[in-house]
Amino acid sequence: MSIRDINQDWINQFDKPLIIAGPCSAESEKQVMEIAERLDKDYVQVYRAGIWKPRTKPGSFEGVGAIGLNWLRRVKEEFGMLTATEIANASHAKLALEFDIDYLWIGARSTVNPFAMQEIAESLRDTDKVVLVKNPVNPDLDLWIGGLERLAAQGIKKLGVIHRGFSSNNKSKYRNNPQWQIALELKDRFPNIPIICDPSHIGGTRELISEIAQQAFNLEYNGLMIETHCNPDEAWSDAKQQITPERLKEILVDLTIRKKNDLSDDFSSKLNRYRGEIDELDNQLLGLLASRMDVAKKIGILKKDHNVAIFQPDRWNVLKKLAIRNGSRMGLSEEFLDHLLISIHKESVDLQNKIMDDI
Ligand SMILES: O=C(O)C(=O)C[C@]1(C(=O)O)C=C[C@@H](O)C=C1
Repeated sequence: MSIRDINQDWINQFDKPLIIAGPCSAESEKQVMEIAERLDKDYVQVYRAGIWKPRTKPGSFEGVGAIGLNWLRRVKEEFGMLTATEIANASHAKLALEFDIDYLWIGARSTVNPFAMQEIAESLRDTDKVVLVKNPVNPDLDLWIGGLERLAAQGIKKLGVIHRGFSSNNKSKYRNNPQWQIALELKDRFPNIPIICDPSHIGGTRELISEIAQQAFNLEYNGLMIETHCNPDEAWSDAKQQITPERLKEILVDLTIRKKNDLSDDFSSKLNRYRGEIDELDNQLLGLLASRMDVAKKIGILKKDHNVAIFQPDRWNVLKKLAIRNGSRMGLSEEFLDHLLISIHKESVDLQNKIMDDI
């Protein structure tokens, strides 16, 4: 079986977005049951709790272990919720299956490791449980897809992904940079794979959860996984990013769920008009870019004739600074301008390189 054969039936059975909520870590039976009781079952279908916790440093709380599986079983029996937990090796997988956990997710630190993924995939062979693969910690789409391929190859059909953001050294307001374009590329290449957003790990702070959740729905994600705790500040792990079950409900009620399309005449006629404008502008842009490259070629010939180096850092820096200043005034973001200019400059340098190579 390949990942193109995965179908969405397991998620389509819900007539609304899938919401997975519960504590980052199961801490005690009482804590697990109290959170389950306080979650509104009209909004939350799946109860999550980490019982094996991969932590950055030794000595941190690493989860209660297998005993927590009994608590999840009680949640299922007493509240009728589906249950979910993270597995990171074959023995976790075996135990989770034994305890009839419905959704198993593979964490970002396991997705990066092909050996771990292979071991987990083999231990879940032919399972009819839902298996969700979190993105790897580093922004590597192929590694993410590779993990899914290993699972699909073992006959696991109910697959999905969780987008939890990517580690980065760059300062940003996020704990893990969302880099939405990576998840969107996955969605584009494999539209059949359900995608769930994890605003708790992307944001790293409870204040960002509603904003990130809304962005995910703006991009037509299939669901959310949000860490929820009765006393978030006292949580044994990820305290800053957890919210109470009541706050979760407020956030969910306020979210706008976007539909795929709108068939009304008003929408489609306006959309067609704007798309026509975009087509026209794109044509002009391409024409301008082609003209710019023609000039770069002329400079290339000139440099070749006079034996001058292609890369001119001073000119490039001035040009970039100027364009970013002018572009920002026109309302374009610095990040976009930066990417655009780097890509234009690269093409220009490549063309000049070809000219230099021509004898
Ligand atoms: O100004 C030049 O020397 C160019 O060749 C043009 C150009 C550009 O595309 O803007 C390309 C390469 C240089 O590094 C600097 C600028």
